[in-house]
Amino acid sequence: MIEFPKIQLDPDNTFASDFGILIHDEFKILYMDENLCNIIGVGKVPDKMSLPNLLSLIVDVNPEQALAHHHRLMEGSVRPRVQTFKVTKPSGKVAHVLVAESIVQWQGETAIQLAIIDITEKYNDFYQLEQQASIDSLSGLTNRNRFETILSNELTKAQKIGYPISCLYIDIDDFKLINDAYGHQAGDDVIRTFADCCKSSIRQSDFIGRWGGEEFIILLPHTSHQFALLLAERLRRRVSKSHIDMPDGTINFTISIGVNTLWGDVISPSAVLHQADQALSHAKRHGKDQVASYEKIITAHKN
Ligand SMILES: Nc1nc2c(ncn2[C@@H]2O[C@H](COP(=O)(O)OP(=O)(O)OP(=O)(O)O)[C@@H](O)[C@H]2O)c(=O)[nH]1
Repeated sequence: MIEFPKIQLDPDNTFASDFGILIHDEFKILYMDENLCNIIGVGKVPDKMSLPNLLSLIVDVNPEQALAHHHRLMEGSVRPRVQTFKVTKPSGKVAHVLVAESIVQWQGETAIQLAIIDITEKYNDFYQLEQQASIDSLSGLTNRNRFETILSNELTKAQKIGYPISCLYIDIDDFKLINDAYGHQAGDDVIRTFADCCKSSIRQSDFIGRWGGEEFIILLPHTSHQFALLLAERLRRRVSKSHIDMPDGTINFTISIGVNTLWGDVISPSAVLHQADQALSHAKRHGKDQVASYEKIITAHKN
């Protein structure tokens, strides 16, 4: 026997009475109701004469494509769409809305009706959840899961457009000794202090991720190898000057960094990391607290 679900009205359903209606033909607005005016932050329903063309309000939309869709929808050759939009109200506040198209008869003519639902609260809840799921709770940096996606997307962009992108593979030196000497809590403080040094050393367009225990990756789009080496050296110095005060002394710590740069090369994210990791291992083998360049190691190896 097939079992059917029980369906109840959702007591948390904020959508039921709170949607607005807009009717347009070729994006000429024919009607809008009061609910819609509230959602989009327009005080009262404007009179017909002062209604703008809907297309003039939508940024980032190709008018020809929008009109072509309108015509296909009227002919019945495409299905009505449901889309989300970000609306900046006249007050500057932002709302997120869900817009569902349908074909209606309006005063004897065929037109398109848009049912518009304010989903700002749900959108913000979702965005917050997504943010929380991407952040490493100890360091406040991007976690490995999210960083893998960023790495793959950024490499694809750099390869497609053809600009340099550099990768810093960083490892805190002798971290086990710090844990053993001062305790795990102090080790955690070292990670937080290191994360703060990173955050204050990079540009807004760069990315930092915690890759594993005491391993971190910094991704620098639009950055040549030489500049990446300078940045890595500046970070290394900043970290070596930082310290954590403990009741029984001060913790100083250092980092080693492997640097690798791609410029038009098509290689996988794991190969990029492997190359940066090879440079990092070189830095570790040669005394730690230093920056090593993958390019220099390869060149030296060839000669
Ligand atoms: N406090 C703390 N320790 C961690 C965390 N994650 C990993 N560790 C510890 O980090 C230590 C890493 O030790 P190793 O891999 O031997 O590396 P290392 O001591 O830094 O040695 P080198 O890499 O050769 O400089 C291990 O003892 C892990 O238990 C963390 O979140 N907090």
